[in-house]
Amino acid sequence: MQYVSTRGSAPALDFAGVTLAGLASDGGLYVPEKWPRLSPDEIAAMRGLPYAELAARIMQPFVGECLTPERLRELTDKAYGRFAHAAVTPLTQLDERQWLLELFHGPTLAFKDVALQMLGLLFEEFLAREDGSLTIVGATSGDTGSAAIDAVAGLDRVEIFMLHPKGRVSDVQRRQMTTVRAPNVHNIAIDGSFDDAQAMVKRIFADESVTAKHRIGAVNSINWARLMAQVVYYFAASLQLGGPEHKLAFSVPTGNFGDVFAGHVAARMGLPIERLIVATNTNDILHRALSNGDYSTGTVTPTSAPSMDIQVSSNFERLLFDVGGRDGAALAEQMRGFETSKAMQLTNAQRDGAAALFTSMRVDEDDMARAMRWACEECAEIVDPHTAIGLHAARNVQLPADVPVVTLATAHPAKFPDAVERATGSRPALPARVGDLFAREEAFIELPGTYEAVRGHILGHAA
Ligand SMILES: Cc1ncc(COP(=O)(O)O)c(C=O)c1O
Ligand SMILES: N[C@@H](CCOP(=O)(O)O)C(=O)O
Repeated sequence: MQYVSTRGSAPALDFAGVTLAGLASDGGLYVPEKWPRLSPDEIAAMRGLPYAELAARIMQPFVGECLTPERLRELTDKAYGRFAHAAVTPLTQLDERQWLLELFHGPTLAFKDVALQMLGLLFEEFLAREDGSLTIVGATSGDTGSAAIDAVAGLDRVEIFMLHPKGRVSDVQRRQMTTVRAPNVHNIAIDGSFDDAQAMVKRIFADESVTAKHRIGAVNSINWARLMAQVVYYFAASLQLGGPEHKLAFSVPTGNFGDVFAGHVAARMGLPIERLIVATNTNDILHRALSNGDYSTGTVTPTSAPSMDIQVSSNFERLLFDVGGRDGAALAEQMRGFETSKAMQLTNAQRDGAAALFTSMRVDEDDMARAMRWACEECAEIVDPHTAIGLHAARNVQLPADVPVVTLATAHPAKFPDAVERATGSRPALPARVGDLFAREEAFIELPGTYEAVRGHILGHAA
């Protein structure tokens, strides 16, 4: 399997290459040259497999010859062995139509663990082969940071610099990053938003004064391996609810468009999906883009679902490439225009291509709180604010009556106790597996939100 850049001019790479490269050298994102396809019989044959086995089967065509099936299976066993639920991503039924896909049973209580536990192992595997090392620079609105740090803390060949927007992540999220003591972990709080942090990360990849000294890697969903691992749970959910014979819809609380793009990949591979619902908070650039073609940023507004306080949605570029004719040169020009003006209009091909599978909804704070109360009072389920955004959309988007809707429950409610308590009156307790989070000492540095400050810090502290 070879991977090509969405902007057409970076060299094609194999799976190990894209895993270590993160972002393509032309500023684009890597996608498979063509989508592997599974027949309905092949999909049906995976029903009932343990999660780690299913994961290895779904990932194998993307990994190609970079890992033997046996080695891949060892890695998926190890990655998913750390989850607190035997099913890894269990389904919970809310009513006759609505389901939750619980993605928060990993070590840091959010869906990011599903991919990052795997990515940490892949880094180790591929770096050992070439006796290399990697300096990871990542941006987080709260969840990627802790999941990535958990996955790489203590690794000899990897060092991680994680930027989070100061004061804009929950206390639990911040502590899950800043209380990890390992010499290869550096936490940085910057003045600004997640978008500012993400823009700095992308700039580092293109900055020769940094790349001449350090091999920069990515843990954000710009890294293809992240998305590959997330495709698996769409298959897992479908196989439990009558797939591939029956279609499902998925409602996905969305920020950087990674999780829902993994659903698009599952559909491209042959999984029957009725609709992918893109549920945004009031930072609604994706809803505007999908409903009227207007992909233009505004100011990032803090909400009770802070992990989705994002305007520039990295993986949307992958969708525009895939549904818009896979024309890297044209997309490179379109993205250059966006980077300058912070606005672009989708082409008709991009709009029509996206409309075939995606529906979107913007969910405000009141509807989010209402969804939390509904889940609590009618279904005895406490859901986190991000999941509540997905759930509100799941219950309000028009779909054929016989299609079940699965909302991706992307975080454990205890990561956002204040918002949950405000909406429901109940304060969720942290599961025992996160230990004495509030007793541990924090370590992070604060930097102004300028590229120069962050670059200088990385150059001054990278091993
Ligand atoms: C809890 C939670 N839900 C949803 C999202 C949105 O996921 P994505 O960025 O893949 O769209 C994120 C992060 O972005 C998150 O941390
Ligand atoms: N919600 C994310 C934002 C970064 O998204 P990613 O999926 O591209 O890593 C976070 O929690 O950090």
